[in-house]
Amino acid sequence: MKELKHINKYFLKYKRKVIIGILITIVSKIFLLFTPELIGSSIDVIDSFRKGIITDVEVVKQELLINIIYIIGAALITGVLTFFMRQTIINVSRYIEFDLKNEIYQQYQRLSLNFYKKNRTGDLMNRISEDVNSVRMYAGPAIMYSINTVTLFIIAIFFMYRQAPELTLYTIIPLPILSVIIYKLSKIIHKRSTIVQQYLSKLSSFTQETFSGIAIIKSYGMERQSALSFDKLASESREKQLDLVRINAFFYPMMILLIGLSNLIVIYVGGLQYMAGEISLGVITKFIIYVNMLTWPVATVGWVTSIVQQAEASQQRINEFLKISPEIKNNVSHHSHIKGDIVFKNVSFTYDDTNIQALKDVSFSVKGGETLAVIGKTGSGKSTILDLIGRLYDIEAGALLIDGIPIDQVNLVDLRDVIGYVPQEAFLFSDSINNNIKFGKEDATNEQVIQAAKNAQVHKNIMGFTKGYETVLGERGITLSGGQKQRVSIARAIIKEPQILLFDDCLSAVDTETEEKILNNLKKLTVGKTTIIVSHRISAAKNADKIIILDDGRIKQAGTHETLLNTEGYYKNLYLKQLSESENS
Ligand SMILES: Nc1ncnc2c1ncn2[C@@H]1O[C@H](COP(=O)(O)OP(=O)(O)OP(=O)(O)O)[C@@H](O)[C@H]1O
Repeated sequence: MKELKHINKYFLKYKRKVIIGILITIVSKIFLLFTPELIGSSIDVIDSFRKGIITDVEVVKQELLINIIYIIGAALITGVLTFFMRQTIINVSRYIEFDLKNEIYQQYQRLSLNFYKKNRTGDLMNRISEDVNSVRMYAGPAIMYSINTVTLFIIAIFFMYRQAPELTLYTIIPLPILSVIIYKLSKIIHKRSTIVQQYLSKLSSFTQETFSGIAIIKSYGMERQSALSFDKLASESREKQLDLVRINAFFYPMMILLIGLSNLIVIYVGGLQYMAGEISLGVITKFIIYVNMLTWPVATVGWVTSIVQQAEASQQRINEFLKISPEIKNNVSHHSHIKGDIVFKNVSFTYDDTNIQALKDVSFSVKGGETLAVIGKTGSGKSTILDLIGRLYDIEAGALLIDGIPIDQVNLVDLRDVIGYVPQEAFLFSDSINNNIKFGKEDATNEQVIQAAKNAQVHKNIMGFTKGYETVLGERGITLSGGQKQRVSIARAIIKEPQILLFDDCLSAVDTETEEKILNNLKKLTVGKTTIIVSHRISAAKNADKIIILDDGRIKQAGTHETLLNTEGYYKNLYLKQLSESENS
């Protein structure tokens, strides 16, 4: 129960509903227990008539009629109260589920990129769905049934003991045995349910990856292998589930057996006491009804125990994530008004998961409003520079200054707010094109969306779709071509009119003619804004105020288009190569 303490704050938040729920449960159980009392007294009336103690049949009829009315009344009240019991306690569990999901989701948003590299998506999804669901089962049904059982037990034993103390003691003899068995079994259940949860996580991770990579799987004809791997994992998961089911299956007959034993004791001991004239026939009847009424609550003890165990395991997995403190934190509370001067001073950076040193002693500076182009072979560290400016990672050595202030002393929210980033692989949400463009500026007008799309040279393409800007993309809609995706992604960045624009090789899938048009538009739009363009093409770099050439994480050359063309090296060679390619095409 240590881990589940985490959700006590939510019980406190909804304490009014919880208390009302508990009170309603108690009252409903009192009404429920009227029934055996009334049946017992009805039997006693009939028995008295049979024995000649009551001679008037009308008295018997009247007594029975009153009892029947009372039984119906008690049943109706119990029914209504049970409805409200569920409405309070189960509702609270739904609120807690909602709060917990939000808490996890917000934590997911806070955590840095490194966290996402270390944890698989399926696992992240599982914690927010499966695990939260098992915690909900604890917060709602488990608590409700526990209150139910405890109340029913206390009241029933009280009623029973008042009428036949000795018989009550005999009846409850099997209970301690039951508790020991429950304890032993629940330990095994806990172990097995943890394993089951782990397998569920593995299964969803696997399926999620398969769906994401479905195009690759199909084009390589790997469906059979993929199905076989799934089958293997699913079979293992099934075995673990069956292990759990087996132990649960053993549990229920055990309950029935012990309750049956209590019934036999009531009949045997009660029969002897009746014959000795110590108790009435009505008391035996009541006891049999009581014992059977207790069957379900006793059976739920086992069920509740396993729910609590599962919830504990799930909450433990959730807490693991909630405890992680984000690597990248906002260290300042005051606002930073960013102009856009960027200085790298002997910056080095190593990705800690791969241990690859992506940047080595890199120094350059870009003044606010200037354009810098970063050219270099694949894997030379170009994207890493952009990631560091967006503070997706913190630098390892050297200094990265924004407007002369170390980047970790700049307000993170303000920094990200002034950045418009176009990644190498455009990511669009399963939403309309309009909303995808408006992503960085929710209050943008339709005119602004259209203007951004025009500047990104994608407006005509969008108008070619039947639903225009309302065309839905992704899983529920159409798939854009690589170049169209890149251009929508550019529109998304420029509509924000950010002070710093980062373009990561985002024109690679666009033909040179369109690229030229976009670059011309960008030239006008980025006046006064710091712009960094990462590219493999000279065409994207030639107009920049500064150009740096990266090679294996180090700056090999730096200058302007003109100065670099006058220097032997990578840039000049690339220029000549690309010139001859365009002449030949
Ligand atoms: N998220 C990451 N985790 C671990 N290593 C990474 C990560 N991103 C990049 N690297 C490694 O860092 C090095 C530099 O990568 P980077 O993406 O910055 O190069 P790039 O010049 O942008 O390459 P490309 O032109 O192919 O996009 C590469 O060796 C790469 O394998």
